[in-house]
Amino acid sequence: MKKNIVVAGLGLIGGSLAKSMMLAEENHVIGYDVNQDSLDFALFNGIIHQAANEFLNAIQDADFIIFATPISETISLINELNQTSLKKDVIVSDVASVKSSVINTAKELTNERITFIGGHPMAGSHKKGISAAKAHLFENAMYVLTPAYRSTPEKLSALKEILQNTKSNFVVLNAEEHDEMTAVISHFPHLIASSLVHQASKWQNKHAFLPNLAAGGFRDITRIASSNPELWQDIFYHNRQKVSQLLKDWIEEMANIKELIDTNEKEKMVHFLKEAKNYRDGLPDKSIGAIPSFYDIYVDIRDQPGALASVTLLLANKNISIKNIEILEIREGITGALRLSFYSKKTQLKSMDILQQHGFEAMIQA
Ligand SMILES: NC(=O)c1ccc[n+]([C@@H]2O[C@H](COP(=O)([O-])OP(=O)(O)OC[C@H]3O[C@@H](n4cnc5c(N)ncnc54)[C@H](O)[C@@H]3O)[C@@H](O)[C@H]2O)c1
Ligand SMILES: O=C(O)C(=O)C[C@]1(C(=O)O)C=C[C@@H](O)C=C1
Repeated sequence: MKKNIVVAGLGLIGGSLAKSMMLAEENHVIGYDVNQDSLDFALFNGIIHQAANEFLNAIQDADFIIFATPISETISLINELNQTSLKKDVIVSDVASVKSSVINTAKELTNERITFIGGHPMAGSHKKGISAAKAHLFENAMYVLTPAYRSTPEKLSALKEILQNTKSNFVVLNAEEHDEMTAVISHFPHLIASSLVHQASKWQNKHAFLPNLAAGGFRDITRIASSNPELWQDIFYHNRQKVSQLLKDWIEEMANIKELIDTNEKEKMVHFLKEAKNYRDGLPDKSIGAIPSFYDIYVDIRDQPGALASVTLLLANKNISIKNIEILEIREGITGALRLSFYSKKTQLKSMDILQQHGFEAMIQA
């Protein structure tokens, strides 16, 4: 039997989910968005089966509804669910980056046809909109689920089943613990990234040449400052208590670091940096590190046509799958480095060997 799935909000996240759900034949994916261009794009590119302009009509026959709209819009749409007489029992979920405000709204639902299980795929991008959507965006990412209203183990399994082609790892958390952890690991870092960019921009008044010195470090740490400002304003608003507390702790921590700098306490500074490095690098067994890391190699490449293709072709010829490729712009226009991630130590070492044999400078970072 076909499953009718309505995705409300066909942007980066909704479009990516729709694409992954289109991979299963039993799914019939209906897209709803206030932006007609996004609906047209999705329909034209086969990201959905059907487009809808009117929310309450779209959900009449739904088995599943997934809200992939900005958080405040998701809350308004959940409230609308009480104003319709649905034909079927329906499992409703969302993807909002903050869970408490969404879950508290869902707990107020009175429509007995609805089961609400919150969701948050922990992957994304600084890009927005349907054109940036990718079916594999959530592959290997954590996907948090927060049961809230009339949930049962069977309903939870049914939701996981329609999301299975995301190839993500599901974890059930309550909204409070989710919001505290994402404040630390996602929301607050975003604030710092934007703040670093502001600092650089102010200093540019004194040193017009400054942006030309922005090399790998500044670019790495500030990439997320290029994200969608409206989306992030909404995230900070809905998680304001947790983010504000972290900001308070951070200011205190910065005062301590200032003292370390001012007093030149060498040992304490090395200790501070070492502890951060150890945490970042993860535990000795990388698979259970604090921040999961994979089996990476770094390859120097000339910035010239075909450089990337020749690396991937060499590995493809030996049947080696690359988990991820990232181009690190170390020296723009001259040389760059590729970070290739593999699934195992064995393929990591084999790939390094193959590339070195073909004259590439390839290395594993200690
Ligand atoms: N961007 C990320 O990295 C990321 C990651 C995980 C979760 N999220 C969450 O995903 C949600 C969407 O974020 P995104 O990055 O896909 O944003 P996006 O801007 O790419 O997409 C949002 C879409 O929602 C549509 N929309 C807005 N209001 C609507 C309404 N009332 N009804 C129907 N459609 C409406 C917009 O037209 C747009 O197509 C947010 O709740 C965000 O917290 C984002
Ligand atoms: O990769 C990025 O650009 C992201 O910011 C994605 C990211 C994050 O990792 O913090 C941001 C917000 C989401 O709710 C989930 C993931």
